[in-house]
Amino acid sequence: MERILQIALDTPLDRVFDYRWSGDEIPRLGQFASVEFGRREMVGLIVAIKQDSDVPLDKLKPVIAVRSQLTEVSPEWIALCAFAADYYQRPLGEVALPSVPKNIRAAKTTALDKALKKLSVPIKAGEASNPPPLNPEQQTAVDHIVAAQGFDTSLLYGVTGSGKTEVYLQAAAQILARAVPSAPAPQILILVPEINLTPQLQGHLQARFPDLFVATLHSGMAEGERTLHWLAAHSGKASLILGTRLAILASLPQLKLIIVDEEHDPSYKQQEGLRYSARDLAIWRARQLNIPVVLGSATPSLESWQHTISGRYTKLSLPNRAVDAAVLPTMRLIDLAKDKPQEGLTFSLISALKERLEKGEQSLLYLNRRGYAPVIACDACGWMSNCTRCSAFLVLHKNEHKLRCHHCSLEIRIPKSCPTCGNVDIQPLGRGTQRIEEHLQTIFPDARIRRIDADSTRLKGSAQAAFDTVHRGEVDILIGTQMVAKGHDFKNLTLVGVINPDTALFSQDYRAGERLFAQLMQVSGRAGRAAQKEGGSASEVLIQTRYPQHALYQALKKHDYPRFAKECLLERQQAALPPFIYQALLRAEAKELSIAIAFLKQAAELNVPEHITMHDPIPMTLMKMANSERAQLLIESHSRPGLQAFLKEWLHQLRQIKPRINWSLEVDPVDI
Ligand SMILES: Nc1ncnc2c1ncn2[C@@H]1O[C@H](COP(=O)(O)OP(=O)(O)OP(=O)(O)O)[C@@H](O)[C@H]1O
Ligand SMILES: [Zn+2]
Repeated sequence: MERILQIALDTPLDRVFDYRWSGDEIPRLGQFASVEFGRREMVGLIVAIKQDSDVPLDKLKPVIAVRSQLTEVSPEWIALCAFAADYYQRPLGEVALPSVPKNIRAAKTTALDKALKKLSVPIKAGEASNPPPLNPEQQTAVDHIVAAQGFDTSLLYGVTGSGKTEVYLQAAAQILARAVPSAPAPQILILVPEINLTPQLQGHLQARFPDLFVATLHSGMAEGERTLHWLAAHSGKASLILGTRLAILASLPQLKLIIVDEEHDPSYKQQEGLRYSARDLAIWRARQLNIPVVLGSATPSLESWQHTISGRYTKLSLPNRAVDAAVLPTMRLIDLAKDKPQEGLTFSLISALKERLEKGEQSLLYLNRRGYAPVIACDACGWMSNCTRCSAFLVLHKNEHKLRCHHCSLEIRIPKSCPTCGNVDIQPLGRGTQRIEEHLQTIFPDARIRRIDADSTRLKGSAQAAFDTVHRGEVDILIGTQMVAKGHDFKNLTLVGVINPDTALFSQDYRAGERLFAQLMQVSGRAGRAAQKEGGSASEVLIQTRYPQHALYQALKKHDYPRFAKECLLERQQAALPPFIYQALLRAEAKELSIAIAFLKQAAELNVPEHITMHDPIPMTLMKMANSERAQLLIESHSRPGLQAFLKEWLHQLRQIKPRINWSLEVDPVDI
């Protein structure tokens, strides 16, 4: 008998498509099938099986083939994709299909069949490493997590180096131990904010659970590998799944626990296409499956912190460092007005570096700006190296002899003289990591200095290799951007210097302060993770600032996240900002700003109910990018369901206008 298969396809059209099926065996919901769409063959996901269709049967095309070698995805997984599609206002097909590896969606199945064959290779077991005994706070945290009956969200608020990882490992071990021979083994998903944090944790997991398949999922993997690991998760063969934000959309039929490490990290929010928050989806997924979810951080997001105050999340605190006798570093604010920097480095910082070098200890200099200098300028006429395509400067990359735009990747050679007045004396202004590196090498010619940033780690595997040299003690001074700030457990590091954090204090984005505080706490936390050696120096963090009295630095100095959070939340409440209200952002880009603004105005004048606040359209902070001019419209509501209902209706109207302009909507935006 003929059936109608309803199939979700990766297209911008907000609907699913009917196809005919007349084979003997009826396909199952959640299987993948190839069909003809327009003139090409596409692979889609079967989301419903029906007897009839609204479209006349003779107009329907037949399904080409069903991927029967692959078990179907679960109805829960489809429901997760459907929720994400609905919440972030995208078509289901644009959520579900891109979240499975290309090889599964490819017209040819050779790569898929090869990966399936590889999957059946048995795992070689080894000797498991012994877990350390937990301290009482860690024990309480583990006990709480494993005692959860069903859905439970806990916030593991642990200072840097407090041993959050050990809590994850031991909670995981207890949940994995619930496996019974007759049933499929439990699965645990662990999310980390950055690709370069996966190898360290992967190592810990594999050492602790040598006979289990640890799957990793992140965007830096080759297609074949990604297919294999996705299939390991999907088939239940992998018990532990470690990944970056995209892993939240993996098919995990036996999921029993979700862990989101560094839950406050902005990189959990996808910034293009489906603009989802992996942390928020993790909580939704845990509720759907009725399982516990753990959010870990030393500087939780204000959203999560507020939920511990309101009682929705349980706060589990680790107030001390885990290693005996390791203490949080002393924070020193170096007043740039008193200690005038030479080439960006104050006397205090140079002396502290010198002391570490003499004692054979490691130091870390943090500067969240790569390149040699953020701009070059002409003294005579005031010319500056603007990008011709963006409202941004071209950054000087001296080693590569290039000026480069960090937004559109435009590259030009460094001009020999000023392009406007011909003056040969053009100078770099400000400094990036390369310039600090160059200067440091002149001060400490014998020191082993290593820079780790996006430029120095372009080649696959090079970031890992660089971190390994630090762990092996082959580096005296490490210089880096936020890449080096998070999560790494450097054992011999006793000094962190923060070069130029002030700019973020005056950003237009109300989240800038929260982000800066988190970054500085994170990077400071790299110091003093082991006990002070005899004759060794006490661990310190030196922050070079023009505003040592600023409340943010004062709270930082005392490692006082709760105080900082309290003040921020009070401000947010008074100013009616998240987490006390809900936001969405409509963005538009066009050849000219006025066109983008006109479109947003038109959108703002559509039927808007009273409970929705529409702000005026404004140019984006980075107004021009890659020759497009961009504007944004902020939408607010006191009710999340109210905002959701409005957006649905509003987008429907907006699509009817058929705007000839690129636009996108972001729900719960993090960058404003
Ligand atoms: N119970 C314990 N006994 C002894 N050492 C421990 C214990 N728990 C953790 N450690 C050690 O403490 C160090 C810090 O732990 P870990 O890296 O998990 O901290 P963290 O809380 O994740 O820190 P961060 O937020 O800075 O990444 C590690 O070297 C770890 O091996
Ligand atoms: Zn540019």
